[in-house]
Amino acid sequence: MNEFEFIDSITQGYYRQSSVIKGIGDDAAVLRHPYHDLVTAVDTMVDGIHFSKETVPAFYIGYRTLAANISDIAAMGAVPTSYMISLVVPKDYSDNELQAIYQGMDQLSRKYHMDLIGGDTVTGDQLVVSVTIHGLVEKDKARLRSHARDGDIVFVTGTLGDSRFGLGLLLDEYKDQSYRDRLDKIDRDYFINRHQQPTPRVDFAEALKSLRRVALNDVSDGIASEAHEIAKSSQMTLFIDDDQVPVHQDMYSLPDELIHDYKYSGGEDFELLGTVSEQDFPFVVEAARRHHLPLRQIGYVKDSEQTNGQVYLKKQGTLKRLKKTGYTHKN
Ligand SMILES: Nc1ncnc2c1ncn2[C@@H]1O[C@H](COP(=O)(O)OP(=O)(O)OP(=O)(O)O)[C@@H](O)[C@H]1O
Ligand SMILES: Cc1ncc(C[n+]2csc(CCOP(=O)(O)O)c2C)c(N)n1
Ligand SMILES: [Mg+2]
Ligand SMILES: [Mg+2]
Ligand SMILES: [Mg+2]
Repeated sequence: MNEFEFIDSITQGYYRQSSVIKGIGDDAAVLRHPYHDLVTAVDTMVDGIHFSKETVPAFYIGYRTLAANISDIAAMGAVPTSYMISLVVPKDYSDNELQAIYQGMDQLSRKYHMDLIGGDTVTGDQLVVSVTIHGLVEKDKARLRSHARDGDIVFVTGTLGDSRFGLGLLLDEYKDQSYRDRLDKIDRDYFINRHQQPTPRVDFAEALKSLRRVALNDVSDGIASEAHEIAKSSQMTLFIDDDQVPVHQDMYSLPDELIHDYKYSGGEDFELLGTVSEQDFPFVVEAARRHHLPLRQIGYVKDSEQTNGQVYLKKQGTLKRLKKTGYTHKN
């Protein structure tokens, strides 16, 4: 069983508590409160899987773990309010490094006026940082993956594959002579920053709050995966036009196959993939412009019974099924 099959296997058929508006199956759970909906999620980072000594200094282990969690809150259209941290600390890990992890989280939590309200500390073989996050959204305004409708526009913020390219630079994956000249003039720091300190798109998602309906999903595994999650939850078919999928200009220094791989399955960009009615799309474009955030239409949604749950990619004149590639834990 892979990660997604496992999650399906343990999902309850129904919820016993009427306050559960959304349980398993989105970026975060939604619980009804008297005045708001409370949104909560947990995301974990593990040494050797999500970061390593070569790729992320302690400060940014904290920063990007919290950023990944805030990103799930953004993908619900909510604002983050508080968080809890569960730590597994190896015996030889220094106090200074541990403090640095918290400083990284603190930098981001100040920006969003969030509070650290608890956690748990245990020893173990490898460093694990797990964050449980809470946020608030107006009643019935959580932006679910199941909200895509026939005729919607599919859009994405920012550029894709940046974090994966940054990871490759940090791991020195481009040692081969064939890369040397090509990668001479690229903005290495830009890509490394995108990997080490991603920006969750909270303000942009919140700026959409007056819209009645938007589907949102944040990019953690790669849009090939996230587009399928929207298609499956909404029981719709997504069509994506490869020419429209945004990548940073320096990405063109890489071979075509790597560009394709990075933009669809690179992951960890923490951009937002969404769908919205054609009528509301100009409002979304304007919200992104106000937040100085690039945003592009990359496709559209269709309700066609035989293919619902699937994603199609138009590339070089041909239409093919996009495979659900992307980062998958377990196997
Ligand atoms: N071990 C688990 N037990 C119960 N629910 C889980 C478990 N793992 C994931 N889930 C739930 O499954 C759904 C999808 O989780 P997933 O982690 O794929 O989403 P995500 O956090 O948005 O993505 P990513 O972890 O790649 O950033 C969420 O509702 C999540 O709470
Ligand atoms: C050292 C190192 N090697 C590989 C990667 C790439 N990576 C790890 S987990 C993941 C998907 C998101 O995780 P999750 O689904 O748990 O949110 C990706 C793209 C990395 N960040 N660091
Ligand atoms: Mg998510
Ligand atoms: Mg998760
Ligand atoms: Mg994942």
